[in-house]
Amino acid sequence: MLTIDRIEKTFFPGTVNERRALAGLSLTLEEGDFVTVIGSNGAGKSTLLNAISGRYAVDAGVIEIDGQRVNRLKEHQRAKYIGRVFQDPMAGTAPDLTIEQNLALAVRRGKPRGLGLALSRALRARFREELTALELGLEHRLTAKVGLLSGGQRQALSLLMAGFTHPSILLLDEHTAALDPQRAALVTELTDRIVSQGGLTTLMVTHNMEQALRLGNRLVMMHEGDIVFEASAEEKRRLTVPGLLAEFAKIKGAQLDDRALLA
Ligand SMILES: Nc1ncnc2c1ncn2[C@@H]1O[C@H](COP(=O)(O)OP(=O)(O)OP(=O)(O)O)[C@@H](O)[C@H]1O
Repeated sequence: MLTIDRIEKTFFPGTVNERRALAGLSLTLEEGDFVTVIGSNGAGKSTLLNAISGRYAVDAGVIEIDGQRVNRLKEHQRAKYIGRVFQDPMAGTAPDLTIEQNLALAVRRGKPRGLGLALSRALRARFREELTALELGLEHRLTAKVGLLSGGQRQALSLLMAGFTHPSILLLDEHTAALDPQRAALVTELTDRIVSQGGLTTLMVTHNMEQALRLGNRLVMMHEGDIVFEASAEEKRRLTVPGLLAEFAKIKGAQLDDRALLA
């Protein structure tokens, strides 16, 4: 569960470069909620994820994960609660390590060090099983270096790794945006599967409105550092992409960039 209460973040305050990225935003995710986040460029979507993960400290407001206030925890201290998949397929995995070594690191995340990368037979069997479910043939390539995989394969692996330890919150930051349409569709489908199978509490930023409507049980739209529109599970089922664009058009002067519509 995630509770965000009136968080604020301004970059370079008091200078000509001042940017108010989060303007008193509040949002609560119940256990198992899957919320998709859309909004114009510069709306503050990435800053929101960075504030939750601890990459940036907020100037005001409270962030609680599973009822614990995490404001003062550094990014590495929050890592045990949070799984994250970035837009860049290179960001979530270690290219010089093998598939099984990457998976071993994910399993041991947040646990005491000292186990090295040694793999038990049982663990290897589990990896094979999990990889088989991805249907990418990676179960036959456990000892291949991750740097050799395609972007889509790496994103699939990153998702699997992020879900492994059942994080309290999974953050997906435009994680299909850098992939070609076919790979993006595959990773979207995998996201749906991994999140629903694990019952993971998830916040997903996307520029693709069709994806934002199809995945998850709630949707929020951001503009100028705050949430300007919210759809509950029931409302979301009724919403269409044109309907969503119309909602956005109601916000004066705003233009929603929907890369999906342009594709
Ligand atoms: N590290 C930073 N330093 C200074 N300004 C920043 C920084 N990160 C974000 N900003 C500013 O904060 C505002 C919100 O940016 P953010 O990246 O969160 O938006 P976004 O909704 O993710 O946009 P996009 O859809 O273009 O990725 C913007 O005005 C941006 O220029």
